[in-house]
Amino acid sequence: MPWIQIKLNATAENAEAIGDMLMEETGALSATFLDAQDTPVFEPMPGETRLWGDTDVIGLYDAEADMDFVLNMLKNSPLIAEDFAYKIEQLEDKDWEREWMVNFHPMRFGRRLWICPSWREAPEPDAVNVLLDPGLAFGTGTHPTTSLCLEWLDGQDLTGQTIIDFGCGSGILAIAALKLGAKKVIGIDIDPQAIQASRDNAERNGVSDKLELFLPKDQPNDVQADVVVANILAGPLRELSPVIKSLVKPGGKLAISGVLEIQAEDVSTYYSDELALDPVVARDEWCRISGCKA
Ligand SMILES: C[S@@+](CC[C@H](N)C(=O)[O-])C[C@H]1O[C@@H](n2cnc3c(N)ncnc32)[C@H](O)[C@@H]1O
Repeated sequence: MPWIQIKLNATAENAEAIGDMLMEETGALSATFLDAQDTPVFEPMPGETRLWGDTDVIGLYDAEADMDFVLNMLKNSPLIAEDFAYKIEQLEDKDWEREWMVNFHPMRFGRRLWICPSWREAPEPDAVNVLLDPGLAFGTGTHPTTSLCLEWLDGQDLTGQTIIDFGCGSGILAIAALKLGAKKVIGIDIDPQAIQASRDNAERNGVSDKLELFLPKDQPNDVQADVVVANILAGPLRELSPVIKSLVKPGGKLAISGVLEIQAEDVSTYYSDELALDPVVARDEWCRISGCKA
């Protein structure tokens, strides 16, 4: 069945409201957001600040939709400037829930590591390539917190190490660690869809035998790892700091992200009692806190 899409320019401030309006008032089947680099952007997590730059909003309609009606609604909407630019296109049948994939390209992190959408060719076949389809989970590498963690992992010697990925999402960090030489990774997430996405991605990368996945209620007791990564938010990182610190072996390393730069000092105080912390590394208002346990 063919489809019609309308693409219009928005800003970080009004993109979500326009997306909602397309869905709720004009009958769009989905609304997708692309940033200035045409990279798909995801809904921020609760408590996150929206950091998108100029954004395109794409509304998808079935082929029978009355696009004159849609345009009329848009022209009369207080959200949109009268002379707004738009493009309407007829599309072939595709899996539109996942149309944003078209714009997800291979990305390099650090020296060796590439995250490659599973439906594209790896640009450097001899590099450390992680083939990824995030499915419905968070973690493509496009978010600064994920990229800060990927770069940190790339900078470690993970050969033969055990890793815990606390809040594994798509499994991106867990699988990157395995591809960088880790012996075994335990991935933990509260979201069953994240567990499924991590499992699928591990299979895609031929590392499922080295990745154990758990919901927090099922996670093994008294487990410790050489390296722990936790890209969750400042709130849970504070609240769960005793648990997260206890997961790091003596002499082991920890990297946490999901923390805004302005929260770094406060969040660090929850970890500095047991870890010698490195300088905070920041990107686009987000940061990474890392350190070594005594
Ligand atoms: C920002 S995503 C990170 C995904 C991936 N690790 C990355 O770096 O892109 C955070 C993930 O942590 C999970 N999460 C949030 N709170 C959690 C908790 N208390 N315990 C375990 N997982 C949690 C969420 O479901 C989500 O998949």
